Amino acid sequence: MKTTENAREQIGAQLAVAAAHALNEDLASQPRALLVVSGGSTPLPFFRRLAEQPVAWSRVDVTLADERWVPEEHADSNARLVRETLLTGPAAAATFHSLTTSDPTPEQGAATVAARLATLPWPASLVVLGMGNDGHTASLFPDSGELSLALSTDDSVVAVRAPSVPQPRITLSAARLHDARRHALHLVGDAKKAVLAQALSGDDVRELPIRAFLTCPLTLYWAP
Ligand SMILES: O=C(O)[C@H](O)[C@@H](O)[C@H](O)[C@H](O)COP(=O)(O)O
Repeated sequence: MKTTENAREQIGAQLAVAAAHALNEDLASQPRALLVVSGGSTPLPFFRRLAEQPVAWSRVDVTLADERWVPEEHADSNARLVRETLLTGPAAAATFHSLTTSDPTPEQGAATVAARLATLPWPASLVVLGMGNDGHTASLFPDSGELSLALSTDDSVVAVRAPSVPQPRITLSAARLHDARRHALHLVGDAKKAVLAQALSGDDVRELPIRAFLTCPLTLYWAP
């Protein structure tokens, strides 16, 4: 296995240990704990290693930071990714809460999803964020007409459309994504490192929405 792949496996494993520790720490003082994860390709090593961690998974709720508005069997579904890679082995005992409904659009399903999320044990033990090369996180896209709403609303979820992505999305709002005891940012590669450096050197959240999460404690998990 190439060095880069090794490094990405290692950082995923380190994040998995940290996530398990966060869940176990909170489960020591509360009946259930919530984990919020992002989709995409970066989390695969993290998900596979977390699935094997010693956690009281039957007391854990898992949901997503955002989702593509596609059926769960769709190749682009984050729920499918989570069910196939994270909710396996011991972690199969966790309870997953999807961000989609049978409604044809996220605008029509958002209220149902918000009611579903309201039942979860907020604040989350951990929110794991990814980042795109355009500085988006979750589905807070710089080119989305709903970005300002998603950054300012007290609602839990926002339906999002953006020219940069092929499908309508639903995303947890910035406010909901901030409702956590711990935040981690998981990204790999030099291109994203450069975008993060640019994000850290400015404050325009609309330009690089990841900036909405760089003013609170955040642990960075990065590999080349
Ligand atoms: O639904 C999604 O795609 C994610 O939630 C998204 O916010 C992701 O974290 C970034 O797009 C990075 O994706 P990669 O890990 O694939 O680069």
